Amino acid sequence: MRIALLGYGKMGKVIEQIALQRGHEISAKIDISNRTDLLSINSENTDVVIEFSSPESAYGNLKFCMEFGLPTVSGTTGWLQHQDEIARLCLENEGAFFYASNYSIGVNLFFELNKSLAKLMSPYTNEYKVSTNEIHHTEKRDAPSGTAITLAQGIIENLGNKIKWVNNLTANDNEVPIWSSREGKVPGTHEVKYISEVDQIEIKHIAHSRNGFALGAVIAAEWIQGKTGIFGMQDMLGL
Ligand SMILES: NC(=O)C1=CN([C@@H]2O[C@H](COP(=O)(O)OP(=O)(O)OC[C@H]3O[C@@H](n4cnc5c(N)ncnc54)[C@H](OP(=O)(O)O)[C@@H]3O)[C@@H](O)[C@H]2O)C=CC1
Ligand SMILES: O=C(O)C1=N[C@H](C(=O)O)C[C@H](O)C1
Repeated sequence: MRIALLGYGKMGKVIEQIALQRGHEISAKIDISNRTDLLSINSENTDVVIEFSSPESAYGNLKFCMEFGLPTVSGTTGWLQHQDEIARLCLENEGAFFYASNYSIGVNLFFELNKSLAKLMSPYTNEYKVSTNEIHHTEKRDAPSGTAITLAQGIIENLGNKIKWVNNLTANDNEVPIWSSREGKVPGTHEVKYISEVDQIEIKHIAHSRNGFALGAVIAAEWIQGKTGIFGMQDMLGL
C-alpha cells in the first residue's frame, strides 16, 4: 500500500517505521516546511493518506483529501468543530474517512470499560463524584486531549446526570471535570475516578510509547482500503 504521511512530526515518524515494517511504501512525507507538496498527492501515486498534523492545520489538510477523493485516516485532535463539514465532503465525493481520537486498541477497550462503569454508577450519582484527568508531554498543543473528551462523552451518555465537560475548572453538578497537565515526555495517561466519602473507584490507561497509536493508525489504513463512508475504531474493532 502507498501511504502519504500528512504531518511528519512525532507520530508521523513512528507511523512511517511501522508502515515500512508491515511492507508498505511511503509515497509522500508532508510537513510544515514542504506543505505545498500536498498538491502533488493524488490517487495515481497514493492509496491512503495518514494525517497527524496540528489542530490548526488538520481542517485544511482533510478538506483537500476529501475534495480529491483520497481515502484518509486522521488522528489529529483539536479540530472537531469542522467534523461535520469534513463528513459532508467525504459523503459528497463518495470518499473514505476514518477518524479516532486515539488509535490504540487498549484505549478503545478502555473507552468501553469507561461507558460500562458510568452505566453501573448511574444509580449512585448522589454518593460518587466523577472526575477525569489526563497527562501528556509538554509539546502537546491542545487541552483537553481528544481521548479525554471521548471519555467525558462516554460518561455524559451513560451516567445520566451530566450534560457537558469542563477543562481545568471546578465543575458544576451537571459537568464532567477534565483535569489536564503537561509533564516531560509522557506519551498519554488517562484516568477516570469516582470518589465517595467512604471509598474510591479508579480506572486508568497508561501508554508506554507512541507505538500503540501508530500501529492502530496503520491497521486502520489497511482496513479502509476499498471502503467508502465514515468510520471509526468501533467499526474496525466491532465494539
Ligand atoms: N489519535 C491518536 O491516536 C493520536 C493523536 N495524536 C494527535 O496527532 C497530532 C500530531 O501529534 P504529534 O505527531 O505528536 O505532533 P507533532 O507536533 O510532533 O507533529 C505534527 C507535525 O505536523 C506538522 N504540520 C503542521 N502543519 C502542517 C501542515 N499544514 N501540513 C503538514 N504538516 C503540518 C508540524 O509541523 P510544525 O511543528 O513545524 O508546526 C509537526 O511536524 C496531535 O493533534 C495529537 O494530539 C497524537 C498521538 C496519538
Ligand atoms: O498529543 C498526543 O501526544 C496525544 N494525543 C491524543 C489525544 O489528544 O488524545 C492521543 C494520545 O493521548 C496522545
